Amino acid sequence: MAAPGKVAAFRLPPLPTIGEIIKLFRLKALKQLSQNFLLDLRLTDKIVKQAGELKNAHVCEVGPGPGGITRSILSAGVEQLLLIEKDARFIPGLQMLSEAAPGKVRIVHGDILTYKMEKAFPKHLIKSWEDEPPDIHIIGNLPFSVSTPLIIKWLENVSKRDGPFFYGRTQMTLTFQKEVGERLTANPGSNQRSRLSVMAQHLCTVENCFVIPGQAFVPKPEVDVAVVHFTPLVQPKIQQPFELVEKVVQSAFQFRRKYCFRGIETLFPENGRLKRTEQLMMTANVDPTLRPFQLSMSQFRNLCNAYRKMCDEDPSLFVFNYREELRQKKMTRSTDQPEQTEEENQL
Ligand SMILES: C[S@@+](CC[C@H](N)C(=O)[O-])C[C@H]1O[C@@H](n2cnc3c(N)ncnc32)[C@H](O)[C@@H]1O
Repeated sequence: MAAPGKVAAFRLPPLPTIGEIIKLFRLKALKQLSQNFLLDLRLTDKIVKQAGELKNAHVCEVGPGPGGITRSILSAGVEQLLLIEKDARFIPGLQMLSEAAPGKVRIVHGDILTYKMEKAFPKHLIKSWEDEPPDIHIIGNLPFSVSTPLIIKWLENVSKRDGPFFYGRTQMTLTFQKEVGERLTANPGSNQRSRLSVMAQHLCTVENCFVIPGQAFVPKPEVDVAVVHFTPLVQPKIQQPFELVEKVVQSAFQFRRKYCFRGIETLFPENGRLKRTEQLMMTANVDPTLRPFQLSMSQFRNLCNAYRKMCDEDPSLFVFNYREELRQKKMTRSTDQPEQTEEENQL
């Protein structure tokens, strides 16, 4: 569990409230960009505490908006704060905060999905992977349409030790739709267990810290919000390339309610599919009648290791794409078939 840090290690000079900043700079939340703001500084303090000890840390806040979480991060006594905000309307308000904490804040008007995190922090902060996490934290309350693709991208970065993880096992405290938070932390057998649970938990310690009710935001979103903390593991639970693990896990969950072999089958071309699926399940020692959400992490590890062995023996296997096979079959079927008569069409 992340050791909750202290806040209020640095006192900002008196500033307009976040509500006043919103009025002053006319920062109307844009519904089409899913903007929902946190104005209650006790709540933003609570989010920031989940990141752990931030005194003298280097922090990157993604999507600061009007700056509620930003204030709590500055109050925690950080050394440097990098803000990455896509919407230009927020920049003047963030500049006002930056002036209140001289020399501490760097503002980037940019998109976190394309921003190069390898250059975001000073090189002297780099820690070896096996060491304690570096004194670098990522914190953010982003729109859900951004936070979910972003965590998938960052999990791939964890696996490759690049992006924000070029500096070591950088910790992240991020918000998600409550249901996504539940999936990220779901255990085997749980209804919420999904592809996201396996991908996140094989690479990180994932902690669902607390839920913020929708009504705490302005304007109020349709859903509640989960605050989730990630610490990359020294040793991933599945030691195979990200793309391979993703392919096996995605295939397994393809038919969520069916026996897991139904999804696993889709790893193989039609010719020899059954035989190869049986071979994989036997080598991995996994009961083919388990449902995908019942599979443990070690069963996923065995499946990935056995699939890797088969791919090493037949390199054409990894590039096989089940959907492409289906598409091709559909196309051949439609070109092979004689044109239907009107009467047949009506049947
Ligand atoms: C849900 S609002 C939250 C604002 C603020 N963090 C808060 O809690 O009140 C999301 C913020 O992320 C910004 N944002 C959205 N997509 C982004 C992206 N791809 N890169 C950087 N910022 C983004 C929005 O402009 C907005 O300021």
